[in-house]
Amino acid sequence: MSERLLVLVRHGQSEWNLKNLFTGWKDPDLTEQGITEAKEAGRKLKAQGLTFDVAFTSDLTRAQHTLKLMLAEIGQTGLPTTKDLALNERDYGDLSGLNKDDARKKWGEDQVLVWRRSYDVPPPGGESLKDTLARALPYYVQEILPGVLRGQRTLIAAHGNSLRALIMVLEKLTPEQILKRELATGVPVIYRLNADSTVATKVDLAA
Ligand SMILES: O=C(O)[C@@H](CO)OP(=O)(O)O
Repeated sequence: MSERLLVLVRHGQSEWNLKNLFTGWKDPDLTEQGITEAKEAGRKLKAQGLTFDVAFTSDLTRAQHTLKLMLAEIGQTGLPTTKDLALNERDYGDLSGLNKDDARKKWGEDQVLVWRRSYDVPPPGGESLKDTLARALPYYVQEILPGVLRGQRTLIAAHGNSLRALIMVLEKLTPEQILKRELATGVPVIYRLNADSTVATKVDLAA
């Protein structure tokens, strides 16, 4: 019986994470710290004895760079990898490029939290988590999950909100529960799935 392994990793710290800017579909690269975090994520996966058959990432540099650094640590630089927009970060619309503290001053703490973490309230001109889920979930179901269920050990390097969308489905979280769910940069979350695609076990490699 194959193990139906699925590992999710949010990219390491990006230049815009460091500057505290809404990023979304903008395309900054990793910082030095982000590079370190991505390598550390790879070392953690290696320490767990994990190797992969296939990887998926977004169309954005910070996730692709994170994947590359992790695979180098694991010794799997040639791993078949698929890049797709469906795994991109939520589009932050008009907030993209704005400073998050400036936005809190302008619109208030509560409004900014709703834009950042609520399920169905989109930021102006951008995507809500629900919108993000609406394009990430079909991709997961059609392109990723069938392989996992066939026993292809699968690694995904993506983004805080595209992964929160998948986690909402995997862990059956309510809109209230997803509001509080944060994903740290460069921390692998290891799932093993049942044959019916529900989660059998979850291990979070934080700290
Ligand atoms: O700016 C972004 O694109 C995301 C991830 O860094 O930020 P937030 O934490 O607000 O979802």
